Amino acid sequence: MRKINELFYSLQGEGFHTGTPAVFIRFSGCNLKCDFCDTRHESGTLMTDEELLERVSAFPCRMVILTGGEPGLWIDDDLVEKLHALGKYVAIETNGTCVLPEAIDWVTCSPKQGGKLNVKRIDEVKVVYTGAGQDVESYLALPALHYFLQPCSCSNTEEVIAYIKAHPQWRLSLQTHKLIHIP
Ligand SMILES: C[S@@+](CC[C@H](N)C(=O)[O-])C[C@H]1O[C@@H](n2cnc3c(N)ncnc32)[C@H](O)[C@@H]1O
Ligand SMILES: Nc1nc2[nH]cc(C(=O)O)c2c(=O)[nH]1
Ligand code: SF4
Ligand SMILES: [Mg+2]
Repeated sequence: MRKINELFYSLQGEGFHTGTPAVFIRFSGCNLKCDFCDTRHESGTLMTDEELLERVSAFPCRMVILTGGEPGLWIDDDLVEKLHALGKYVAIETNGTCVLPEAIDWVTCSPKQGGKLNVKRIDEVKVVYTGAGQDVESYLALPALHYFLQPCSCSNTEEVIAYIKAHPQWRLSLQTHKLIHIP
């Protein structure tokens, strides 16, 4: 059984795959407590993989996004294999502190201050920019294909744009779902 906070169909709002239709599986609970966290993820229902796959199969898209809370606390090779058997493309939103199943198709790592990284492969780094003084340059040393900075709760977008213009290795990730009021 795995503890699920919510499961919904929407568009990936953030990062490289922005705009792509996806089923979001939000797992309950996290091993970090970021003061800026925008998600109430603690509550949840225990589900069998059978129930989970049935819920996922109800939607026509290929992409499934594992998120939370911290999905790394709940997932394993078996779940990824089962999603692949349904023909799904498996992406994850993770804080990077957990060792992940290697077969995941796309790893979005959003490293957090004080969270020791244990991920072996990263496709995109997506850092929440909380303000001047935050050390984000060190995250450019992580081996990844893309490096995004994301404003905190859409509140400091101008500041992030100015930072990126001065440090053009970064790209802007907006939480577009919040701007267009979809889940
Ligand atoms: C809620 S987290 C769940 C996945 C995982 N725990 C993590 O932090 O990557 C999903 C994404 O939202 C980002 N996020 C959380 N709170 C945010 C906020 N207030 N503004 C912008 N992004 C935020 C996280 O950094 C992460 O990239
Ligand atoms: N539309 C939409 N896109 C997202 N991308 C990552 C999200 C998350 O909470 O992990 C998220 C979310 O909550 N909604
Ligand atoms: S690691 Fe992710 S889910 Fe956990 S508290 Fe931080 S932003 Fe929220
Ligand atoms: Mg979210």
